[in-house]
Amino acid sequence: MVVLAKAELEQIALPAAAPPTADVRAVDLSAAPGAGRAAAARALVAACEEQGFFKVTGHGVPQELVRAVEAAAAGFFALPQAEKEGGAGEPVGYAAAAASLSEPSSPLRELLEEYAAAVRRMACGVLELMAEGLGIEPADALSRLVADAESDNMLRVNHYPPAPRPEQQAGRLLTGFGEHTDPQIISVLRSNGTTGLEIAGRDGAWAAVPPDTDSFFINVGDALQVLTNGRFRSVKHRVVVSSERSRVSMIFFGGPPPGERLAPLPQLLGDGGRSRYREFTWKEYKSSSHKGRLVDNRLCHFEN
Ligand SMILES: O=C(O)CCC(=O)C(=O)O
Ligand SMILES: [Fe+2]
Repeated sequence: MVVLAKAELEQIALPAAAPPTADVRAVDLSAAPGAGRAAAARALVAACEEQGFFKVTGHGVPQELVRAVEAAAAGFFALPQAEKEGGAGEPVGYAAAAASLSEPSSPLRELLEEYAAAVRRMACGVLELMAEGLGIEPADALSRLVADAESDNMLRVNHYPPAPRPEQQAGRLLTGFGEHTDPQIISVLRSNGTTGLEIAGRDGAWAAVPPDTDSFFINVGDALQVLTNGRFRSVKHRVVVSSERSRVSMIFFGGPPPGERLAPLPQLLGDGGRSRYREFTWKEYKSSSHKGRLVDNRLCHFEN
């Protein structure tokens, strides 16, 4: 499924000072089988344990496709409001316009479909490398969850208009994306070269992610935290709008089929290891998370 939405609007206070720059690990997905690939798999696992966040290079998604879909999305957001809403005001997102995008003639729709398919393939590659790094079998133990025809995958395109100049901001709150973790298995994020994304470390301190238009950023989601029995952490992140340029980001969320039962993988429990989470279906998790606020820790309801 492909959904086009604008950001979940939330007012957040302007931070007093710019946070330090995040040290984001890069993992080369094209590393050749053998020592190179084993090293990439180890780097990936270390990044998921430490930060729940990394970026991938050698990903195989054509730059022309990325640029074309980004330009088309920017064009969509530049349309008059009434046209974006398709005549039916939606508080968040452009669901009505998304419905009209389902017309086969919509070039944006076609580009989004092509992009989502390419990014899903790449996400499966990331999950295969991850399974290798974790030493779990079969090779598709994780990737099958987002490769299934029933997988709950989604593409979200966010647009953040430019921030007012600092002297015009006094006493006002800026619109961004409030702090949260992504509920799915992994998210694949790509943005134009605009700043704004921040991640929280284990100590809770925020760090700014430097933009990189050649790589894709990967977030560990809540479902992957569960599958790894907490060895990987779902990364808390937010968007602070501070740039004079508008930010357009495209995020592919890889989620399991609704009926999939999620629990720590037995191979990751170790001898006599205790399961930190009880088993639940993805559908159950989604309905419980819709009840809370964006910032809430939703996993605590499923801890043993
Ligand atoms: O727009 C971004 O860069 C991040 C948005 C985000 O975290 C999300 O859509 O879940
Ligand atoms: Fe997110």
